[in-house]
Amino acid sequence: MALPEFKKVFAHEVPVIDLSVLQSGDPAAYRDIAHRIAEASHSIGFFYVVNHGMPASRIDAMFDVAKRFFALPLEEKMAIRLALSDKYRGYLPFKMMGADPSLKGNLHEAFQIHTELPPDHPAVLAGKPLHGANQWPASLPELKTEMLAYFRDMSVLSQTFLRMFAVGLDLPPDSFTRYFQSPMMQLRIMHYPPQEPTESGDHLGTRPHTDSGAFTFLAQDEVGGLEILSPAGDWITVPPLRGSFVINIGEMMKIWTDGMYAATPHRVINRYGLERYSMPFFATPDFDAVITPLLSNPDRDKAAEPPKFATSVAGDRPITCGEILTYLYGRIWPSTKVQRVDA
Ligand SMILES: O=C(O)CCC(=O)C(=O)O
Ligand SMILES: [Fe+2]
Repeated sequence: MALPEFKKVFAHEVPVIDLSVLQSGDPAAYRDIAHRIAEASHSIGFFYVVNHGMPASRIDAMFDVAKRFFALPLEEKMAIRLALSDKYRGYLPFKMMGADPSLKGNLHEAFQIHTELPPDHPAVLAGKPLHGANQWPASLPELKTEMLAYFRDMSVLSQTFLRMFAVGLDLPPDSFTRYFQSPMMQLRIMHYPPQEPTESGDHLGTRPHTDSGAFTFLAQDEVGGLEILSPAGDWITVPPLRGSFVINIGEMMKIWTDGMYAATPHRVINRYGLERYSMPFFATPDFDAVITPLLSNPDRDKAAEPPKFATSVAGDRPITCGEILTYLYGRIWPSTKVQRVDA
């Protein structure tokens, strides 16, 4: 057996949206960008943004510290592994297995954080699931400094996009931001070794999935490996574009928009012979945000039923962000001690 098939495409199949026109402050330019974002979110669920305000040098600095983290001895990384946290934070080693034995482990290692909360924060004192402190490597203090600064800036940038996602559908600008008062944002750094074409394909860099939050900003290095399931049913590549973010819609935004925005399945296969690094930032709403359609999709019945993955969420009843997260985390990473809120 060999690695799964894919189709090579040029970047133009995934729209590139240049935000530099927003600097003019012209309301018409703003609405035009918001509508282009909405169109891309509707048709393919993925787009690139350039000139988004986060300098390429900042992203490069994050990649640099991420590489230094993954180069640490395994014992140091394992000392802060995710399985030691009941808050879904820390290091994920290669080929970590989930609850479903048909889901083979991923060929990546990762490290992830959520909002850093002190022990005397009311939500932590109240024992709210997933709220608390991150685990950090003792020997690389720069990781904490860089990641928390990037996390803060990405949280601010998320608000800009949430308003555009709303305006693009002619909804009031605060339709989504009001669910982001103390949001469950998550930042992950990832490392993928190259996969030989002759490998069985049992283990993929990241197995096919949809993202669970509202939307994701992905920074990827120059190697490539991200593939998305196109509306025509082909796996197509989303090649690196320096300084860009790849933005994609997650399950919660799909539900809010009654499927007007598509939570497109994607995977990673590092076919390119080089070590690959990536950094997704998952813009995820408040734990108690109710996820239920805010509008009615006129084409709902015409739309083809999207393929189902372990990460799919039906959205057939009002559900909170916290319920979705604890359900999915428990399903994907059962070895963690995360408590399901509806259990
Ligand atoms: O590494 C990538 O390019 C994508 C990772 C991803 O899709 C995820 O972590 O949800
Ligand atoms: Fe993803």
